[in-house]
Amino acid sequence: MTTETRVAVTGGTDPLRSRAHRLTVAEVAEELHTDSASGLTTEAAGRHLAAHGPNTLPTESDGGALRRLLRQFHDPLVYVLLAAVAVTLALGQLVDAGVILGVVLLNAVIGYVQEARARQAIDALARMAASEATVVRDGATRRVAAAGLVPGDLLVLQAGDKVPADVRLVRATSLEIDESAVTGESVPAGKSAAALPSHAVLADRTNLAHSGTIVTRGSGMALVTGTGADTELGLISRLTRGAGSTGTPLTRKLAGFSRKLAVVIVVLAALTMLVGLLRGDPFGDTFVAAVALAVGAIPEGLPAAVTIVLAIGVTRMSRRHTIVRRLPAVETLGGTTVICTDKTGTLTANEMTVTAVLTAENTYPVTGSGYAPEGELAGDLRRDHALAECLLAGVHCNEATLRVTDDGWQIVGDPTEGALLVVAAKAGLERPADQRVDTLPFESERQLMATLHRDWAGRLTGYVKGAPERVLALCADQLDAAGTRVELDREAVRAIATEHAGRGLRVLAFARFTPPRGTEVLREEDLPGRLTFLGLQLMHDPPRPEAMDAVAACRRAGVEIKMITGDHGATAEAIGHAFGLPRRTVSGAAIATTPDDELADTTVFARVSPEQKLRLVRLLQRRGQVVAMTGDGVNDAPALRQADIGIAMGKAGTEAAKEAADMVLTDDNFASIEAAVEEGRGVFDNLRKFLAWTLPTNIAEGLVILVAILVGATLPILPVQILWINMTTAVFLGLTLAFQPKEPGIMDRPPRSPGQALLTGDLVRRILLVSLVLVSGAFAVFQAQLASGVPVAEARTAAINVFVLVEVMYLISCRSLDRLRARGRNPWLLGGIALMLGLQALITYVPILNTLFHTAPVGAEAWLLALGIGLVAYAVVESDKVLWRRFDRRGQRGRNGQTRSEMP
Ligand SMILES: Nc1ncnc2c1ncn2[C@@H]1O[C@H](COP(=O)(O)OP(=O)(O)OP(=O)(O)O)[C@@H](O)[C@H]1O
Repeated sequence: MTTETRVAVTGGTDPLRSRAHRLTVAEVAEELHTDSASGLTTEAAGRHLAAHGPNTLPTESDGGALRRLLRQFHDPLVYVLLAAVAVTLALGQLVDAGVILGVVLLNAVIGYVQEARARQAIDALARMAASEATVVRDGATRRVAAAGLVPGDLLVLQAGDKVPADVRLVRATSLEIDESAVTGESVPAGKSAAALPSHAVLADRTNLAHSGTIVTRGSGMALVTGTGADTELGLISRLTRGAGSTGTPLTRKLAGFSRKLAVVIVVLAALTMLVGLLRGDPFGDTFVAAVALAVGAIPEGLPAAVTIVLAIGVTRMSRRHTIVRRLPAVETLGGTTVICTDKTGTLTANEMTVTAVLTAENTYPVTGSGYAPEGELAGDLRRDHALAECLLAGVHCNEATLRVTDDGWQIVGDPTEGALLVVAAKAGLERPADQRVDTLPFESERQLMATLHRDWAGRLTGYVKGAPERVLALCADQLDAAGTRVELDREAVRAIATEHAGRGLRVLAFARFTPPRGTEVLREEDLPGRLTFLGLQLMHDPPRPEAMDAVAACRRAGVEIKMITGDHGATAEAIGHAFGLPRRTVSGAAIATTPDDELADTTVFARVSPEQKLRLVRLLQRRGQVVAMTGDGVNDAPALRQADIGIAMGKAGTEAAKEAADMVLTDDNFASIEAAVEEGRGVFDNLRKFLAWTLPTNIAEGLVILVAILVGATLPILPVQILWINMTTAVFLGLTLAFQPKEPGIMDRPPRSPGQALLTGDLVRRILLVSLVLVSGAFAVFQAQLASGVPVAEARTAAINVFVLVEVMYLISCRSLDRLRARGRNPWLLGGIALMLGLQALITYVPILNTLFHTAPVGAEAWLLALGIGLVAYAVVESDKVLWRRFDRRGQRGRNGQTRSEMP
């Protein structure tokens, strides 16, 4: 390897990256040992990769494993526990000190492992969402992972790409780059390949492009000069991707809640201690009681558990073709009230087939479907010049290629253009070997594409294809079957186009023109009035059947669907109708003049520009909607960012759109959005279940201690025992709720209202009820045992068993918060219960554990008592479900049929 290359790129005081602007392309290529036409060889790229490392930014340092482990101790509760260790040590209670310390350590290890697992799940997703780049290697164009780029690579840049490394441009065609990520300049900068004077500052180096910036227009080729940390972006910041962070508004809110609660509880604990001391209780006992109160009542594991539930949800979604880039999206998804979706490729299959060609005088149906050129066009190219020219225009004005592979016929490129190649092949037309002089590429905003060709005799012809309204407006006349230019009845053609669009077909118009001699460059402004109309081609794009089901499911779930498309209003409305969407359509310019109220009720938006998408998102949000919006183009980024859930297309989407999105669909299919909403609802449900299950334990533990001290009774449970309960049950029982399958009617109920808290009034009531059962049950059993003459240790063991068995029974009930019979199997839950009961048997009967936790073997009747109280808790909760439902029904009638939860 090539120490010299390494020195050339990164060595010295002046890295190539910061000199490249004043060198010529040839000089840069020479320094990089590469070729500005054919790129690196695969072999050289491999060597460079070994030398320079992957093209990734160092992730935000989290200090390595030891730091993360130590961080587990940085918690007010742990401080309380450590203080307890010190005091118990000072009092000579070595065993207790050891057990508390052991529990603190164990807690840290569990916290560490849980955090690591959640992080792994999220990192894995970040890797799946990793971007790709197009490079030339060994002289051929190919897609590679952006992380595999090396200095010397020849990069292909196109509108919508994120520039994946620092580069020196080799060629630029109308290239514009949004450099705000690096220079802060919000207006995209024009780029060229020419060398510049050495004093040009970063923002003026128009022949360079920087990692992290976004190509907004045009195209270009460039040589990579710096990768990974050796880029401007690497220098400026140690930015990490949003997906890398595990915090969400919810976890942060819960962490804040836990902290505040901890303060309140510590104060309460200090007060209880004071009461005990004033009463003359020994210091050691009161201190231990105060610690027990603090330890029991603080829901320390809450934020971690919530992160885990979210991470599990995210993993489930990835199995259903959705990559979540930002964790908070999972919380928001379940509350989505409107989905604004693309049409082509998302609702429809984007498998275009031309079904007919229409010329001035004739209509030619085409048979066959798919991309195989098998089928017939019922016409003779020699008899109808307009037909021949119309097909020729479709072949010339085209960037796609048709090829046959082992899997049959396939197109590379835009399916709309692929269909034009297929129909030409069916008619027996071959692509002539004319030279293409210039191209006006297709852009959604422009709605047309034009190409300029020179034939063997040096004659120039231009071809145009695009949306009929756009093309017709530029035409002066039309071609007839004999090849003569005749008068064009624009209105008549427009009416025909609209009629076919109304049947759900995509209609493209074709035209040609003869530019002045010597023309080398195509300009949009030269087209008006110059074109001769050739004909229309009609295309069919079948709706995706699974998307049809998904749209229906969303609408049943009270989620409104709006179709937003660049296509013709009539086509969009017809397809929308096939999906069951009401025929309320606005198109193009009319969107600007339609009042907000009407716009909010519209279901189909046609000929939409990206700015209009942004306006629509804002409008809906102002009306309190939670908006999910799809997008694929570079200009969709603002709307995607503004939406509550921005969804980018993984296949057809640009890097710019993916970068701005919260979620990426790996199959571009609407059905995956519906699946994600469903999963999001499931995650939210499971979070509520977890909270409902976990909080009563904390409340009851706190209350048991508080009451015991205030009335001067013996403590029914000790601090180490509380630690035992909290540690084991949270992991073996509580977390299994994260695996609870979604409830059957999950998509039959309306979305949760955007402002709804996790803890609703109903849930608070349930939590208090269970706490009450726990406190009174534990006290009752403890006192009853004492009264029957057993030693305190045995009575306490019975009280611990009450806690554990109530939690087990309540867990069974929490599989559903409102159904008597939860559906769907959760083997984790059953396994967790079995394990927990096993552990409980160990702590009750194993002598060494008895010594450590101050427990003692209990008889069968103590177990029966505990089980009885567990059953009482179960019965109370199940009755609460029934009552809840009754009230709910009455409430619904009161609210005029606004449905909430549908019951079995
Ligand atoms: N490759 C193309 N060349 C020329 N015109 C095209 C091409 N593709 C589409 N058009 C025209 O431009 C219009 C807008 O296309 P655009 O790609 O923006 O939206 P779309 O694919 O129809 O819909 P969606 O926004 O739902 O994905 C189309 O209705 C068609 O008339």
